[in-house]
Amino acid sequence: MTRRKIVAGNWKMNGSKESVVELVKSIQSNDAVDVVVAPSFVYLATVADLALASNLKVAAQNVSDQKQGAFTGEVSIPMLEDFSVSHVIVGHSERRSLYAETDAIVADKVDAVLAAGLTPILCVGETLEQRENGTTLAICNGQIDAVMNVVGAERFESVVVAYEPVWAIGTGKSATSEQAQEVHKGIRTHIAKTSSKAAEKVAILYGGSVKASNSAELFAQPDIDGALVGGASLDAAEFNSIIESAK
Ligand SMILES: O=C(CO)COP(=O)(O)O
Repeated sequence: MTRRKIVAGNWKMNGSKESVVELVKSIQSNDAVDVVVAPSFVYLATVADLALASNLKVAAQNVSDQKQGAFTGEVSIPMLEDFSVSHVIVGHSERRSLYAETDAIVADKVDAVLAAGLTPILCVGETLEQRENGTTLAICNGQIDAVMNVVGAERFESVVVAYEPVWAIGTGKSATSEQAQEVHKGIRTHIAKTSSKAAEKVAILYGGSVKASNSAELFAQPDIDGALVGGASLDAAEFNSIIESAK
C-alpha cells in the first residue's frame, strides 16, 4: 500500500499578523502531497481563509478535550470546526513536558478529535536519556498504546503519528534517516500486533530538525510518510523545498 505523503509545518508560538499572511501566501501546495500548516490559535482565522484558497490544510497545535464551558484559556473542537481546521497536533513533546500533558490527557484529546471527524497528529518520542538507556521503542510504543487502548484499533487507522525524538527538536541535530526509519518501522510493527490494517494505513511522520537538506533522504525511507517541521516551516523557501522533496 502506498501511503500519501504529508508535510506539516508547526509554526509553534511564532509569527505576527503580518508575517503569517506573508508566509501562508508563499507556500506552494502540491497535488501529490498533503501540505498542512499549524498557526497559533489567534491567527487561525486569517491563515485558514488564505490556506484553504490555495489548497493547503490547516491544523491546530492543540485542543481541549471538552466541548464547552468554564475552561479559561482553552479552545474547543467545535471552535476549530468553525475555521475548517482538518488536523490537530496532539501530545507534542512541548505540551507533554512544559504543560504536563499526560498519556491519559493525550488519549482523551485524540479520542475527541477523532469523534469530530478531524485528523489527530499524535506526537510521540523519546528524550536523549531514554535513547541512551535503550528505551526508545518502549517509550514510543507506550505512548501509542495509551491512545490505542482508548480509541481502539479501528479508529486508530485514522490517526497520523509523528515520531519526534525530543533531542532532535529545535537542536539542528536531526535523527539520521537510518535512526528514524528504525523507530518508524518499530512503531509500525508494534501497531501491527494489534491491527495489521491500522499498521498499513497509519502515516508516520518524522519531526526534529527537518530541513530541505535532509528531507529527501528521510522521505526515501519506506516507513517515513512525511514530516512535521518546526523551525524550517517558518521559512517559505525552505518549506517549499521540503514539500518538493516529498513528491
Ligand atoms: O517540534 C517540531 C515539530 O513539531 C520540530 O521542530 P524543529 O523542526 O524546529 O526541530
